[in-house]
Amino acid sequence: MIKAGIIGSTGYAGNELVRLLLQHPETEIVWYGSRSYIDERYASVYRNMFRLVDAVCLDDNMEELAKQADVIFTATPQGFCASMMSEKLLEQAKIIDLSADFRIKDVKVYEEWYKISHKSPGFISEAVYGLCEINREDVKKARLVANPGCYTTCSILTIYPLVKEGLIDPDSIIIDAKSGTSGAGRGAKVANLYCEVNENIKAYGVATHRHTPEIEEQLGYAGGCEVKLNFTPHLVPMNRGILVTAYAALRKSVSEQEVRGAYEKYYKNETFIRLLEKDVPPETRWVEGSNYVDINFKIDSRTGRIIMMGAIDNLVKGAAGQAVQNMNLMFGLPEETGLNQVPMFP
Ligand SMILES: NC(=O)C1=CN([C@@H]2O[C@H](COP(=O)(O)OP(=O)(O)OC[C@H]3O[C@@H](n4cnc5c(N)ncnc54)[C@H](OP(=O)(O)O)[C@@H]3O)[C@@H](O)[C@H]2O)C=CC1
Ligand SMILES: CC(=O)N[C@@H](CCC(=O)OP(=O)(O)O)C(=O)O
Repeated sequence: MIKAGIIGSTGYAGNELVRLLLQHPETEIVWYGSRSYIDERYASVYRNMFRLVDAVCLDDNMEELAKQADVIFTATPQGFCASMMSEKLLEQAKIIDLSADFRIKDVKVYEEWYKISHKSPGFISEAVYGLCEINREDVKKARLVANPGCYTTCSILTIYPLVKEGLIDPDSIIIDAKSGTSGAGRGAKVANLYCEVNENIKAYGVATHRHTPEIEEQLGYAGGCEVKLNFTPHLVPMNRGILVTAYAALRKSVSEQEVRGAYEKYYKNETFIRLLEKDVPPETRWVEGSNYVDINFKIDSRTGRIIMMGAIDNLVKGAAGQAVQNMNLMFGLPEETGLNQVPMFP
């Protein structure tokens, strides 16, 4: 059995990790890390875990945890994992960080967008960007995985094949993304109160959202060029889900079959990517609770643009599910192990 510890297990992403790891046949959770609930029963923080988890919450002592665990998930705020990172930790346990600390290769870009100084820049080059469908072989060899962000996972996977195949002009990409409020975490913030979110949709982080450079960097690798794009996230009144609608100028006139062929080239053997049938737009409800990414596209020959659409569950493929997928790869397990949750509805 793989011994897993979760720092930040009392957050939304951490709780989703608990839910998935409890259903994983090869994993045992040995550490429920917390900052505010130390010594309290985990099941009293999350009552869905009543009778399923007997453990009490422990602190965020990663050094102690590394002696007991084979893998540590850090589902903690930006800056925490970087502030703890050391060679000794990585010699003792593999680390999968759900924050952005090791996602962006240029530390100056990280510091500029996140407004914090990076506490262990020396480990950035070693970290593998854990978008499994694209970086699978590198993830298998990694000690430190930077689990991608929720908007970024959905945006990159939706757009990647068309950039890779040179079908669209990368500098013309506009991403309109929408997220449920669990994407903002469990911490109390006025912007996330019921009256602020209910019966409302709003854009935020316009032209400044920190997922912009992460998407640009990864699509830049795909296209072999520097990419500058517009990314606008919106908060919508639902618990889970991310919907991406992305627009780009086509480099030439293309047929439905050519575009479908580009997606199939990269995704036809991917368990978790479902390219939908023609004219069926992705919906967050059909992926909820699962690790699936639903994708489709529409060519607009009138404007010479293509509209690419993707949907994920932010807490599963956008966070905990992808983290478990990365763990499976790092430990040589079949990638789908413990991730066969069927989407729930209604
Ligand atoms: N929510 C989402 O959809 C996604 C989140 N992520 C990333 O995952 C990480 C966690 O996000 P999320 O679960 O939403 O956040 P939450 O605010 O819900 O949870 C944060 C967790 O971190 C713990 N924590 C807070 N501050 C500290 C600290 N200074 N030191 C140690 N532990 C601390 C909290 O402990 P306690 O509650 O006990 O105080 C809690 O367990 C973030 O980096 C986020 O960006 C990535 C993709 C999607
Ligand atoms: C709705 C909402 O607030 N979402 C979060 C994204 C959370 C996430 O996945 O991003 P990181 O892991 O990169 O922090 C936000 O916009 O900041």
